[in-house]
Amino acid sequence: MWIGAVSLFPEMFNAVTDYGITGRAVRDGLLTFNAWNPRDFTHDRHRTVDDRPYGGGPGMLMKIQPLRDAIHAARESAPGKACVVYLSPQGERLDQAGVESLASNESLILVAGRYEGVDERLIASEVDREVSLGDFVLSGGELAAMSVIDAVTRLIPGALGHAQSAEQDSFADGLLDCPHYTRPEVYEGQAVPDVLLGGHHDQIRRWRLQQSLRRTLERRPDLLEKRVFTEEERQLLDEILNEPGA
Ligand SMILES: CN(C)c1cccc(CNc2ccc(C(N)=O)cn2)c1
Repeated sequence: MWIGAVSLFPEMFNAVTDYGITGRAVRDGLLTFNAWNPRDFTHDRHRTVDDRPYGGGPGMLMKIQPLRDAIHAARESAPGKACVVYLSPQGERLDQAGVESLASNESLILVAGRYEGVDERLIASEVDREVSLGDFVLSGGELAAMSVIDAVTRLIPGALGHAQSAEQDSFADGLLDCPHYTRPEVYEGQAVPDVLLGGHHDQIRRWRLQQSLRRTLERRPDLLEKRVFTEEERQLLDEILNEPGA
C-alpha cells in the first residue's frame, strides 16, 4: 500500500515509519510512505502557508496554493489514482468499517491541517473524504493521520504476524475484546480464570466469545444493535441475560 502525507511537520511521521508494526511494514516493503510539506511549495520570501480568515475571527487558516501544490506533487508520486483524505473534527466518524474502506485504496494521501483548518475551497476541489477520529480537537491533523496509517497498515496481508492477524479478526467482527491474562497466575489475590488454565481450546474459545459479548453488552450496547448473531452467540447471550441479577 502507498500512503502520502501532506503536513507542515513531516518529521512527526517518523513515529509510524520508524517503530513497531508500521515500521516493519515499511522495512518489508508492504507499506510505502512519503511526506510533502506545503512550505516547500511557497514562493514568497517568508514561505507563508497561513493567512487570516475572511470575516475575522480567531486564529489563522492554511492557504490554498501551497496545500494544492503539495497534494498535486503527492498525486504525481502515487501509483494509481489516490484517495485524498482530510482529517478534521468536521469529518465522517471513523470506525473499523471505515478503516477497511480506506485500506481498499491502492494509494491514500492524508492531508493534516494545522491552525484553524483550511480554506473550504481546497476541500471542495482536492479532498475525496473528510474523516474524524472522534469528537475532540487536536492541534493538527498529524496524530489523526498517523492513527489512520496504523489502522490501515494492520489490514495489509503479512503486516501482522500470522497469529496476530487471526486474533485481530475476532476483535474486528464488531465486538469489544475479551479480558486477557498472562503470568503470574495469581496477582494480589486475583487468580486467572480456571478455564484459561485448562487447555480445552473449544471451552476457551466459547468463554472468550461470551466475555466479549458480556463486555460489549455492558459497555457498548449500541454495537450489538445492528449485529447479526450466530446461533452460538445467541445461546451465550441468553446465558448472560438469564444470570441471577442480570
Ligand atoms: C476546526 N479545527 C480546530 C480544525 C479543523 C481542521 C483540522 C484540524 C486539525 N486538528 C484535528 C484534526 C482531526 C481531528 C479529529 N477529531 O479527527 C481533530 N483535530 C483542526
